[in-house]
Parts: sequence; C-alpha cells; structure tokens
Amino acid sequence: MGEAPVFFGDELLAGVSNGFDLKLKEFESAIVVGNKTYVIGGFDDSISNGVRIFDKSTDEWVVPIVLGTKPNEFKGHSLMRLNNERILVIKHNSKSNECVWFLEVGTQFVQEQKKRFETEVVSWSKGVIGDAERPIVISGPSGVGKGTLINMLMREFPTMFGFSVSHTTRAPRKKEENGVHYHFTNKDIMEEEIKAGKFLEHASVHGNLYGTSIEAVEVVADAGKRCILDIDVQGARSVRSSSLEAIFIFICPPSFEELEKRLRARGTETEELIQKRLRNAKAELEQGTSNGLFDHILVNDDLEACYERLKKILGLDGSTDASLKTSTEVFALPMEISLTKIDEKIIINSENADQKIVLDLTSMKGGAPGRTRGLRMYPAGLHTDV
Ligand SMILES: Nc1nc2c(ncn2[C@@H]2O[C@H](COP(=O)(O)OP(=O)(O)O)[C@@H](O)[C@H]2O)c(=O)[nH]1
Ligand SMILES: Nc1ncnc2c1ncn2[C@@H]1O[C@H](COP(=O)(O)OP(=O)(O)O)[C@@H](O)[C@H]1O
Repeated sequence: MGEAPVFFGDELLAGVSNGFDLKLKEFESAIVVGNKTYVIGGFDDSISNGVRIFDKSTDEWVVPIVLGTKPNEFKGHSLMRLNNERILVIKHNSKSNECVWFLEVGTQFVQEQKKRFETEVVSWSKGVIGDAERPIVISGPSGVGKGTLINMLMREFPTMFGFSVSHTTRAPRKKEENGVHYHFTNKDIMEEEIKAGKFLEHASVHGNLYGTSIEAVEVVADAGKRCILDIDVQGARSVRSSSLEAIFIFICPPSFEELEKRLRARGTETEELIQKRLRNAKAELEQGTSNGLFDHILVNDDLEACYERLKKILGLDGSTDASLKTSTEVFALPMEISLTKIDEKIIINSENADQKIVLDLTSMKGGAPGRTRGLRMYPAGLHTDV
C-alpha cells in the first residue's frame, strides 16, 4: 500500500529490529515521514511531551516544540501517515471522542539571541469532539443581548469558557480593549491575512470586515476551554460548512421595537449607525429563524429567564433533558485494532469485535485547518455509503 512503516515498542522490546536501531520504550510506537522517524507515546513522556524525532539525515534525536494539548495517556495506539504534514494517531480502548488525534508535523524558523534557525514543531489536535466540548456559535441582530449573555456565562463559568476574540476593521468603542473585545485592525492588513489563510471565517457586517482567526479559536482550545464565538449569520453559515463542529444558537428580540430601544439605550452608536444596524437586523432575523442553520433559537425577553434557557441548552443547569442534547455518538474502541484507508475514510477494524468503525476525513479538506476540527465517526453499516 506504500504506507510508511509503523513499529511498536513491544515488538522492539521483544528484539525485532526496525532497521533504524531505535530503542523504543513501552507503549511507544514510531512512524517514518521522509527522513524523520516520529516516536509517539510512552509512559514517562514529560520531557518529549508525547513526541520525539529521530532525524536520519543528521543521525540525531530532536526534541520538537509541541503545540496543542496532547492525549493524556498512551497505553496502546495505532499510527497512520496521512501525508507529509499529518499523522493520524488512534488510541486504543478509549471512547470515540478521546481516541482520534492528529499530529501535524513540520519545521518553523525561530529567532533566538540574533540567531535564526529551523526547528521541528509538532502540533496535537483532537479529531472527534464530544458534545460538552463543542464550540458555541452565538448570532443575532445588533442590540439583542448576545454580548450580555456571553458575559454572564464567562463570569459564572470562568474556567469552562473562553471567548474567541474576532478581528474587525471597525473603530473601538469606549471601554473596548484591543485583544480583549476585538483585535482592531485595518482593511489592508486584514485582507492580506485572509488571503494567507489565517481566518476560519470572515464577513462584511454593517460596512466593516469582521473575522474569526484560526488562532482565536485555537488559543481557547489550547487553554482547555470551550470556545464561544459571537458572529453574524454569514459567519455562522461559514462555520457550519467548515470542520469546526459547533453548536449554533440564534438570539431573537421579543419585538423589533424592543430591539431598537436596547440599541439606543446602549448608547454606543450614532443615529446613522443605529439605522444601519436596524435595517440589517430585519434580514438577520429572517435568515436566522428560517433556514435551519441554527440548532436553537432563544428569545431574549427577560434576561435572567433567557440566560437560564441558554444554560439548559449547554447542559449547565444540572438537568439531563435529552431533547436538548445534540447527538454525537460516543462508543468505545477495542484494545486491538488495525487501520485501513479507503479514499477519505479510515476503517478501524478489530478481530475481537464484529463492528467496524468508520472515521470520515472528508471534512478535513474544507474549512479549518490546524487544531480546530471535529470529524464524524460511526459504526460501519449505519450510513449507506460505507
Ligand atoms: N462573521 C463575523 N461576524 C462577527 C465577528 N465578530 C463579530 N461579528 C458580528 O458583527 C456584528 C457587529 O458586531 P459589533 O460591531 O460588535 O456590534 P454589536 O453587534 O452592535 O455589538 C455582530 O452581529 C457580531 O456578531 C466575526 O469574527 N465574524
Ligand atoms: N433581556 C434584556 N432586557 C433588556 N435589556 C437587555 C436585555 N439583554 C440585553 N439588554 C441590554 O441591551 C443592550 C444591548 O445588549 P448587547 O449585549 O450589547 O447586545 P449585542 O451584543 O447583541 O449587540 C445592552 O445595553 C444590554 O444591557
């Protein structure tokens, strides 16, 4: 099949040579990508952080810079090289939302004490996201109370949620801080960065550019927090078609008059800008409530009542209302598995289990690169295509 060879620690401990004379520790396995052998896993990996690299061209071990959060333990895993930049790591005997990991590999230039040198950088990302980890997209017309509700969540659950700080070309309002509420930028710079592929999504809203950088989402995920995105309906649509597996919530006002009242009472916009926001609100309300883009629609009438409903959707009120839960299936993988790639699908086989599991890589092509994805995984036969 032309796949890069994979070696396992226990085979090597049993004296099987891998041709590179690499000494692997228990629960380590290795895979070759170009000139480099990536050794992944191991019990005591606090130094290597889950990855060490043997560079065949220099005959030396390299400890890479490791980004992202690594899997918390390796007691058996299978590797597959997907291309020169990406290794698939499937941990055995774990739940589906814990078993699929990607390791992006490559080099980057770093500057240290006036010297510029190339160094290995690897980046961990989780492939399948459980319901409780899914990012939250909140949309709704200007003045409806999105920011207010998000602030309430962040204040009540500071360690659980992190805000995706968007970029915008609009001017800061009083009390808005660069890097906290938005990254304030200008059109030329932002357009360049969009071209360079740094954005998960972007849109023109009320005459300004707004966008979510991939980094904004990854910073939150890397801090082990659940990401909240406050973006418009166009942005929500882009995220829907990306591989960021989010939960989509649309906030409505109780009436158009009330929306106008709140927008004026906030006192942050000129009359001209208020009129522009109200004109756009009509279209946003139509799109938000009619096209099935959103998983949940919340009317922000009474603030406290709306906040309670939001918490219920997010499973934060202690109840287990199944009708409000989304349906990511969680199942456990067996201990012994083998991997086969058929087109864009990875088939996870096990001799001891009748059921094959399918990991669908199709959504890795579109949408978010980097550490922001959520892929579909399901028992074979459930869907007609495999
Ligand atoms: N697509 C997209 N929309 C955004 C982003 N950040 C903010 N927005 C939306 O832009 C609109 C205007 O936001 P803002 O200027 O803060 O005004 P406000 O809605 O009146 O508070 C709102 O609908 C936000 O949800 C982003 O990164 N991407
Ligand atoms: N349920 C509510 N009832 C009354 N006023 C509200 C309610 N929710 C928010 N507000 C107020 O409405 C204004 C706009 O809210 P904000 O959170 O800035 O909206 P958005 O972020 O959607 O533009 C703020 O002054 C806020 O205090």
